[in-house]
Amino acid sequence: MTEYKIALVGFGGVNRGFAQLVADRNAEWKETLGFTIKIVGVTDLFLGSIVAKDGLDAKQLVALPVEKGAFAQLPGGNAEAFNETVIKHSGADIIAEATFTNPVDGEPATTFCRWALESGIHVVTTNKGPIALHGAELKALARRNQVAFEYEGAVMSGTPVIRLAKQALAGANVQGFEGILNGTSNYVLTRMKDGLAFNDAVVQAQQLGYAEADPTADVEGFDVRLKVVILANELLNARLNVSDVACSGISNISAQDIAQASANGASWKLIGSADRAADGSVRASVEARLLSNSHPLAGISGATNAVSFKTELLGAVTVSGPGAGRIETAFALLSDIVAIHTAHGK
Ligand SMILES: NC(=O)C1=CN([C@@H]2O[C@H](COP(=O)(O)OP(=O)(O)OC[C@H]3O[C@@H](n4cnc5c(N)ncnc54)[C@H](O)[C@@H]3O)[C@@H](O)[C@H]2O)C=CC1
Ligand SMILES: N[C@@H](CC=O)C(=O)O
Repeated sequence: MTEYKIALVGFGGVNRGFAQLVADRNAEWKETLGFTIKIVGVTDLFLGSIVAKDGLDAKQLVALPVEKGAFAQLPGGNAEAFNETVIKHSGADIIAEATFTNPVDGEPATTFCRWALESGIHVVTTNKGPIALHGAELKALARRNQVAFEYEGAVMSGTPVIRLAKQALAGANVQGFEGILNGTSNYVLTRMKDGLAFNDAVVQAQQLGYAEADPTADVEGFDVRLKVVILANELLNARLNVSDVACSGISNISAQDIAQASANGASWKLIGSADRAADGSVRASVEARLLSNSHPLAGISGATNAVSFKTELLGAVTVSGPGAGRIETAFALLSDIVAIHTAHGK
């Protein structure tokens, strides 16, 4: 029986959700997945850090109060976040990186991924920054060190999109995609349709664990732009940079715009898309679009996301499911570990 030793980097909503899954389901995974998980270290800028090579009690981790330096309350814990020590020296086989997404330079998460990969440690992450901004370098580093770099949760949370399109649609010739790729903005637009004010809807999305540390990234389209870059580079072999993607968000859509759209049988949606042109180049954009209610994406509501792949052999293939959420995104980390177990497991 394989036991993976995992260190959690960042202990906010997603990695706490992952610890919850470990607490509740480790015994079940032994039967259904053929492995168990031992958490050997956790580090978080706000909470501090802890290493225990014999394993930490996942239930105790989940119950830890969200207080500055809280890890110091546990035996062997520290109020300071010793990120490098936890990543390199906790004895982990896998690092679960879920610190905040930095849409400008992907740091410090990219450095955390580098430290792990260079040390021969697999990385699973839900962080969009390192992949959108440094994906090619990190994938090459993983290959050189014969370890995995997996990031299914970076697009559409736990809903399988990246592996589905890369593996199950291989050969179908994906020519482009369009989708609702941000849970927060779709939740906000949906709640505004119900009559809630924009700012109140954003606060709700934060309370539900959907929003970025700075929700400007959600409502101004920056988060979708990272996801569009990730999908276009993965599926269309594009070499897009963030600056190649025209981007606008939903903050200028008023309650009146939404009411008027409803009266006309239409809905506002934040759409990320990319298409391969006849000359092979790839064009991508992020913008709010007014969709007729007969459009397949118009009925996608709340934090649900959907993406429609344009393929040569099958026509449109559409995937829909949770686009955000703590447990939903924690599941993506599990699916990455399953992928590692399949490829590298004993
Ligand atoms: N919440 C969601 O629905 C989804 C989140 N993601 C991504 O997953 C990642 C984690 O998301 P959440 O857990 O919701 O965020 P969060 O804001 O709840 O947690 C992030 C944690 O990282 C810690 N952190 C920040 N900088 C750090 C540093 N330098 N060193 C150590 N710890 C640091 C913070 O103290 C915080 O506890 C983000 O990159 C987010 O974009 C991706 C898909 C969905
Ligand atoms: N803030 C993001 C989280 C997932 O990437 C969203 O709302 O979609």
